[in-house]
Amino acid sequence: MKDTAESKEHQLTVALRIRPLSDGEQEEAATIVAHRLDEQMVILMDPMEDPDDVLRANRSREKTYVFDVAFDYSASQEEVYRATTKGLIEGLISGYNATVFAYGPTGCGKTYTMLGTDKEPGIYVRTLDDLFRAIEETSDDMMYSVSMSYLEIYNEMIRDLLNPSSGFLDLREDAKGEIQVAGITEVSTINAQEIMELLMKGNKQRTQEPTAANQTSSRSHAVLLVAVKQQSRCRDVLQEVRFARLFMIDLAGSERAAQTQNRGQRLKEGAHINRSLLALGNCINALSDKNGNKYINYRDSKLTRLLKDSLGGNSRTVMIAHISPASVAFEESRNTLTYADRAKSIRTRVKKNLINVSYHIAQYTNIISDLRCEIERLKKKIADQAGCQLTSDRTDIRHVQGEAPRLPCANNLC
Ligand SMILES: Nc1ncnc2c1ncn2[C@@H]1O[C@H](COP(=O)(O)OP(=O)(O)OP(=O)(O)O)[C@@H](O)[C@H]1O
Repeated sequence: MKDTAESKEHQLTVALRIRPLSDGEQEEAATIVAHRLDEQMVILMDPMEDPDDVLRANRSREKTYVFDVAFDYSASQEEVYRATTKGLIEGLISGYNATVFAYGPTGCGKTYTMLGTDKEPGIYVRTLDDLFRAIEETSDDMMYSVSMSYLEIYNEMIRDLLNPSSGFLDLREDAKGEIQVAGITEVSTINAQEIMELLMKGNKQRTQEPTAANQTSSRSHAVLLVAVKQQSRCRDVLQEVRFARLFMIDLAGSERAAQTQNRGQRLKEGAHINRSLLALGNCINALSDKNGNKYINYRDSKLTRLLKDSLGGNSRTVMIAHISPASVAFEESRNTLTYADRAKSIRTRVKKNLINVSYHIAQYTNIISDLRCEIERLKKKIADQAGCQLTSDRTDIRHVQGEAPRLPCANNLC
């Protein structure tokens, strides 16, 4: 087996989404201080007006930030998906790893963007729908296997959301240096509806509690991992196999204990969430260091270990930062914008994950038996299609009968 792909540099894509003013913020008579100026620019205005404050007198009250793309309350789920994630799918089925993660303070719309609602589904569903459509479109020439895992990192412990009774899981590095979650459930299906049901079920297992800032606050980082393996249906002496992993991550809120009035268990969770997010922040700082000589400590938290490739390795990565537009959330918004702004300069090195498998004579018996199955599958498909057309349209019958059956390929083995 031989690794054949070359790598190229890819810049982290950073998107910013400003959610609508919430009912709570309206009741507090909050004003809007974060505005989208155009497709890429947002402005944040300091709501504090104190002419006697000499320290503030010379400070500009507003700051603009530029991102790859910016959305406000008017952006639909489809628009956000198209501008951030849709473009990763083609790469994914060609063997490029990808990551999309939602970042921001509690209650600012991360789960809304990633999971969404039944009526307004988010990035998870839209991505899986398009991935399966792309697979369907090329399935005459390519064979795919897709598996999905769903986990949460809660208080620095990893739980399998598809099988929560399996206890806490460990991270291991495989021979290629990729981080794997030992013992995680992998569901193999290319049925989007089935996956959605699993996701919804898994999401009910996610640790959620009301905090003062969000009634259904996610207390954990949730990670949906989709692994795609692809190879040509034409079996040859030299066979190319492509692998790619897509991480879709809904981070827990980057909150301050004082703001969410957390006590006891919630306060402990906050410390763990902040440990992961602090580690993530440190990695982002080190990775975005202009001189590139800062040490990057991925080992500081489970989240950063899992995201090692997504941040500093082989992955096309998109960060979607979320803020509230409200004056009462000014400090949190400013911190998030600074964080996201820094992430813009991160570069990863992406390369196609391919291996060339050379077949030996002994393996030809297997290939021949695979080919026989494939011929049976195609014969059945042709027969099914002919059956359908016979019943649906009599004028088409002659055309279907006269058409030569399409062979899988012109290769000398087929
Ligand atoms: N763009 C949006 N349009 C309409 N409603 C939104 C939008 N973003 C968020 N909301 C609503 O705001 C509330 C909080 O959003 P959400 O639960 O997604 O926040 P979160 O960032 O995931 O919070 P936490 O970190 O606490 O889990 C929800 O009721 C959600 O429906």
